[in-house]
Amino acid sequence: MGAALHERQWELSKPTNPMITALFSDLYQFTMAYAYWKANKHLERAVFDLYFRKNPFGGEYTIFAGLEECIRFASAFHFDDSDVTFLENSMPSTCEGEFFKYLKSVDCSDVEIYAIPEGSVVFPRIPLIRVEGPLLIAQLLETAFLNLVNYASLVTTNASRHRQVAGSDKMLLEFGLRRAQGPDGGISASKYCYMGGFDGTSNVDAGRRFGIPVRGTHSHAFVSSFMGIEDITERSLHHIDGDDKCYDFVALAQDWLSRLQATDSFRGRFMDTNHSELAAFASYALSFPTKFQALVDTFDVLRSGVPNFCAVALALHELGYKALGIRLDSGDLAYLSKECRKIFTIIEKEFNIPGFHSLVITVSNDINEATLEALNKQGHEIDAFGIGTHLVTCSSQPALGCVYKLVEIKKKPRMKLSEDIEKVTIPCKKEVYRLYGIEGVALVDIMQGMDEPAPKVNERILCRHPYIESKRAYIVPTKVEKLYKCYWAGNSVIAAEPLPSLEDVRSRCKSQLMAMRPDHLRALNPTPYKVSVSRNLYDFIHCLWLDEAPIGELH
Ligand SMILES: Nc1ncnc2c1ncn2[C@@H]1O[C@H](COP(=O)(O)OP(=O)(O)OP(=O)(O)O)[C@@H](O)[C@H]1O
Ligand SMILES: O=P(O)(O)OC[C@H]1O[C@H](OP(=O)(O)OP(=O)(O)O)[C@H](O)[C@@H]1O
Ligand SMILES: O=C(O)c1cccnc1
Ligand SMILES: [Mg+2]
Repeated sequence: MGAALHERQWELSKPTNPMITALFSDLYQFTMAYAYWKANKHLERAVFDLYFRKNPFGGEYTIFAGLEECIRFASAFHFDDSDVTFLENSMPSTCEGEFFKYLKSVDCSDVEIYAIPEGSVVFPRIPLIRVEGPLLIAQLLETAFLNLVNYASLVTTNASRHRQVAGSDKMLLEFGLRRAQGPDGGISASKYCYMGGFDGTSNVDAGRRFGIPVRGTHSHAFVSSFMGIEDITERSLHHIDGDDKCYDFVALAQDWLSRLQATDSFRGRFMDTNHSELAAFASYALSFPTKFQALVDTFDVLRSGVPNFCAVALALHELGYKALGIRLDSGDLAYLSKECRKIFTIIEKEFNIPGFHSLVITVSNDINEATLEALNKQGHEIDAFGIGTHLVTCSSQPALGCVYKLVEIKKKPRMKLSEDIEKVTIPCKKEVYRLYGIEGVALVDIMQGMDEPAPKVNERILCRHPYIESKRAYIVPTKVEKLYKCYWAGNSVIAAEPLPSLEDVRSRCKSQLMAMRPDHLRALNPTPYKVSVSRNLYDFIHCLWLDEAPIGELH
């Protein structure tokens, strides 16, 4: 097999994380590989399905992510000398040397990978990826594929759920790098939260790697590092129009603070502001006069942070600049955001500064889906949310549980039985169609054997629950969408789909969610989407089931 294949694609498309090599796997994949080889089964054509059994977060939908990394992994898949030496030393000494020589020739040139496009809304039991290839190789892809899809799909779904609750007009920023589960957790979270609908990340490396907009404010340390106004050594700032005159910016800010303190509307509320905080804000504004955004909760949001911020923002305004806004990182975020907005609005009127009322209010502090929901109920004036811990660690459900199951070998369907009906696999190499109803909304995903004709528009078709006999429905689809595309064709003549850009996948995710019926997406008691099999596949599954399951004997 293909040395040429490596040369062609090796440099082009390695996985993002260099740790993802052919050894990124469980030992049992290699022991099985050896046993397949010993039994001379290693080249038998096999089909594996990758799917999950239950939607995460108590929801009724999932966003499929991680496909691009799987394809990169497949394209780079090979064992170098040191990989093989390590395996040889890790496996029983009875293993024949010929096997390890053989491993050096193994790659994905005889593999084909079909998948639902990344960023699609997907449902339980529907295979997201179908891998076809020599048994030994298709088996060896399992662990890495599951690793690459599980967290990616989980966190993309989590991000999309946060987006659904926050609403499309809010800015969502991912702040999770410091709390993420290790370096890969951090980088992956940034990529997939963007895919799932976040607008930006604080993670600079993710910005460089993936072109995600990087955003941020400053921390409490910056405020605490100032002891007083005397800490500012360079106090001058030019007008934005660049006239020659230099202004004492700190004096301007102090002057504005006095004016705010004397304003009737604030009735002496701003008399006890913290001077070191004013120094920190003035200093930050001197560094970033066009991007001034201040964290206002180091001492007291309403008595110190906000008046100090407003004084600095007004001083900037006097010199022709426009401040961006504030960040709140503690307290009652709904209440504080409303109070801050009131203050901005009063200042706009009092000092005739158009636009001051709409300064951006960003909040952070342990936010999760439930907090967003609660804030919505209470009413708030928040424009942007910075979300870290709960978003990236997926604290409400830490794993998706995708599995990778053999469904066909040498063209013979295979099935894994289980006491638990949900764990019975759906045999056969399958095609999957999404059927749409009269309002153009997706109604059902249907799996069927490859030899069955595709469902047709305006033709009635029976959709059956894969296991429960009584659950079935006729559908006359207004649109039939074939879900799989070939993303890796190896050396076959099939033309593989090019991998879309992150922006394209993100747009796909957004448009797919917009096209779903809202009751499938809602947070509370969402309606399950129907996942079905064709009449033929249903009959086949149940025949095979009876064939394979031993009949019990009662004594
Ligand atoms: N209006 C609100 N409704 C519901 N939850 C809120 C609201 N405002 C803030 N929260 C959440 O409440 C929690 C408050 O956290 P916590 O009790 O640690 O207080 P804190 O504001 O961080 O105070 P401290 O500065 O003392 O640590 C956070 O998870 C925050 O996201
Ligand atoms: O709360 P999360 O959803 O995880 O969002 C990220 C948190 O990280 C920062 O806090 P940290 O205390 O680390 O630093 P800070 O001084 O900037 O607040 C930030 O202020 C947020 O509170
Ligand atoms: O830029 C911010 O405000 C930020 C970045 C990371 C974590 N918390 C906040
Ligand atoms: Mg914080």
